[in-house]
Order: sequence, then C-alpha cells, then structure tokens
Amino acid sequence: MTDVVVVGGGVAGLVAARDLAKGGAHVVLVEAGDRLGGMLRRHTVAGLDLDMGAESFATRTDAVERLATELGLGNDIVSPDPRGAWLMTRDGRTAPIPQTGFLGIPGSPMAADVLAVIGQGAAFRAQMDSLLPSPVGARAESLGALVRKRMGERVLDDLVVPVAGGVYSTHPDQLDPDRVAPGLRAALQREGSLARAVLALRSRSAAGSAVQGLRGGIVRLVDELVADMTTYGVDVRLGTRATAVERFAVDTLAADGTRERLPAQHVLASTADPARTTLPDRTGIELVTLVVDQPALDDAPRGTGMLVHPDADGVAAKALTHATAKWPWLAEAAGGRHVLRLSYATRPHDEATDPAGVATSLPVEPDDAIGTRATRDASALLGVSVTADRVVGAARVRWYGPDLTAAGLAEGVVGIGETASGRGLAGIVAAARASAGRILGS
Ligand SMILES: Cc1cc2nc3c(=O)[nH]c(=O)nc-3n(C[C@H](O)[C@H](O)[C@H](O)COP(=O)(O)OP(=O)(O)OC[C@H]3O[C@@H](n4cnc5c(N)ncnc54)[C@H](O)[C@@H]3O)c2cc1C
Repeated sequence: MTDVVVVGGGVAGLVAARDLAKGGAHVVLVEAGDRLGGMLRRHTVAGLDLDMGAESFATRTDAVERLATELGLGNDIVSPDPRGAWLMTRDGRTAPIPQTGFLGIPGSPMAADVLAVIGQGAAFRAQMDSLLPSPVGARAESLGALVRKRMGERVLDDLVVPVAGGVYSTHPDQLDPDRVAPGLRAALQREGSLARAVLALRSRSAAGSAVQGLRGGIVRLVDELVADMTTYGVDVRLGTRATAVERFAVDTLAADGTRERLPAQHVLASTADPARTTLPDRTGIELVTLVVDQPALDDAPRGTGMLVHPDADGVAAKALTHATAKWPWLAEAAGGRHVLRLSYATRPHDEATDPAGVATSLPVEPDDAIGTRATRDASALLGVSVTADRVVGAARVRWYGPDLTAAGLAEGVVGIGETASGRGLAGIVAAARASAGRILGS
C-alpha cells in the first residue's frame, strides 16, 4: 500500500511530497492538470521569463527561505528595492505606504507618512486607540471591524482597504483577522493598543524587508522541488483528478478515462473536497503584464508599485507592481525596458473565473481593449505617459482569488495549501512541511 497520497501539485503538494519521500515514505502525487506548480508558473513576455503568478514570499516566517536554501537556491534569495510601494486612496491621492504599518494598520498613527495619507483629524482619531480598553474590538469578526473600532473609518478606508485589499483581493470586512494577521488579536490584548500590537508583530518578524524574492523568479522553487521529487522517487500522476478524497483512500479519474482507487495510510489534500456541490464564493484576478520602453520610468516614480483603493476614480487596476524597479535582477535582464504588472479584480461567475481560461497566459495587443485599459491605468498610477507605442510586449493571465470557504475535507484527511492555510507561500510552506513532519514522526 502507498504510504501517502498527496492531492494537488501546487507548491503545497510539492513541498509535502518531497519532504515525505525524502523521509522514506512511498508517495503518490495526483495532479489534475498537465503540469506541476499550480499558481507558481512562468511565462515569456517580450523575450523575458517572468513569474506568471506569485513573485515574492513574506519573511514573517523563515519557512520559504529555509526551503529555498535546502533546494540550493540560498545564494539567489534577493530583497526588493527598499523604496517600497505607494498607495492610491479613494479620492485619487497618491503617497508612499507608511513604513511602520502592517496590512495598512499604522504602528505609529501620528507619524508624518501616516498624516500625509489620512490627515490630522483622522490621525487623532486613530491615536485614541491607545486610550481605549484592550477588549474594544478584540472579538471583532473581521479585520475591517477591528480597525474601524480601534482607529476609525478613515484609517480603514485610506490605508487598510488599499493595502490589505491589494494583498487579499477583498475588502477587510471580509477578512478573518486570525487568518490574515495571526497573533494580532493576542498582541492587542497583551499590548493594550492596536498600534502597539502592530509594532510588536513587526518586531517579531525577520529583520529587513517584509518580502523577498528569488533571482530568476519564484517559479524556480518549482523547478527544484520537481527535481527533488524525481530524486526521491515520488510517483507523480499528471492529468489525474481526485474525485473522492477519504481518510485512507483517494479515487482518481485520469485524462484517458481510467478510474483508480488509491488506498493509503495517510491522505494530504491541497484542494477543497472535490465532492463539494456548492460553488465557492470566489473572486478572480486578472494580471496584465506590460513590457515597456519608457526611460521616464527609470527613476521609479512610485517606488516598487502602487496599491489602489478599489473605488479610486478613473483607475480600474487594484494594484500595479513596477517589477523592474522592485527586483534589480529583473532590471538587469530587461536591459533598460520596464516590466509593469497590473492586477484587476474580476467578479465571481464572470468569464474570468471560467476554469478553462484560468492560469493560461494569453497575448495582449497594446491597442486592444485590455491593452488600452492597462496603458491608461499605468499612466494614471505612475504619473508617466505609457502609450501603446511604448509597449514592446504584453500578456494577461486570469487566476482565482483565494477560496475563503472552508475546505470541507473528510475527517482524517490532512488539509494543506491555500484552502487550509490561507493565501501566501510563507504560511503554506510552513504548514505543509509541518504536516509532512508529523506524518513521518507518527
Ligand atoms: C496573481 C497571484 C499573485 C500571487 N502573488 C503572491 C506572492 O507574491 N507571494 C505569495 O506568497 N503568494 C502569492 N500568491 C498566492 C500563492 O501563489 C498561492 O497561495 C499558492 O501558490 C497556492 O499554492 P497551493 O499549492 O495551495 O495551491 P495551487 O497552486 O492552487 O495548487 C493546487 C493544485 O491542485 C490541483 N488540483 C485541484 N483540484 C484537484 C483535484 N481534484 N485533483 C487533483 N489535483 C487537483 C490544481 O490543478 C493545482 O495544480 C499569488 C497568487 C496569485 C493568483
């Protein structure tokens, strides 16, 4: 009998399968698609190899750094340009994101960079947080409610909506604080104010930048994980969909129609229960990449990019990453051209969330509807004219947003990956490795 069946060949499944096989387990990994990596994938735009999805990892845990080092990528871990990103408020004002914040919540509400965004009156309201008893907001059901109660509406709308919304593609009123900011509630109780809780969380995370990347792209993790899985003998089944996931067995359906039942001592799944009948309430993201020849961008006018209030006037994009300003290795590879990544929220049940079109890189013409919207937004966000004739290559990719509904896996099935640990590599890698470690130790 197989020791472990792992369902899903995204980063979570790859990390778990590799650790388990390296530890001596006989592992079968089933992946519905025809390739491994899930949301970590590369595409080529104007001759440049670029990450198609995730392009960095958070350093609030050292999980990804340790993994990358074990995979031989330690010397290629890079920090982003220290200039940081900017934000655009609902009324179209732009300013650097305050330095001592966490998900936009200011650690120092009266700091000059906070005042520059919310103004003095709102900063005084935010400062009241230090006078409120610590139970105020401590039981709030959402990150939005927590911030609103402690610091007021303006901090929420001007800072947390663009920043947390940019990361999680949803309004902070929909975000569970324990999921997106683990430890924040406990720190609020301990420290007696939200601002001090933010500063405490920040001081606990690794020194330096909040995110890091890999020279050559985050997708290199996948290359190395796949190589290791071959070395350690993982039985990888591509084009094989799990149709039922149980505690001691997985039913599969291969692309050629073959059905098989795979019994196992342990089952790990980085997916929701495939038997779930209701569609998850899921947002979508469309990422448009522009490679442009515009020397006025050499000075990185908005640092490493912009996070945008979803209702900002005249701009449809919710975030823009000036990737060549953020990553020096990419600037070198781009030879003077600039790479801009714009992300757009799409609605559930749009064609944007049609499974057939998800995770596929499609070409964009600079003067078609999508190209025109992207160049117009890039110009508005960067304050520099980015016209169609400056675009040397463009592509778009659609992705699902996080599945915020419970994974609903059968009892005894070990949930890993985004559905179990939330969006983002730092949490996913740490949790998947911990699950694999528990199985090996059992
Ligand atoms: C545009 C974008 C940008 C992002 N940027 C960042 C970033 O900069 N930093 C960061 O930390 N995170 C980022 N993320 C989030 C991060 O990429 C994901 O949280 C992470 O890659 C999810 O990994 P996973 O293994 O849990 O899931 P996935 O990558 O979704 O993998 C799940 C796999 O399971 C397979 N599967 C599904 N159902 C079945 C089934 N029934 N049977 C078999 N296989 C199945 C799928 O085909 C897929 O390959 C970004 C995400 C997106 C979309």
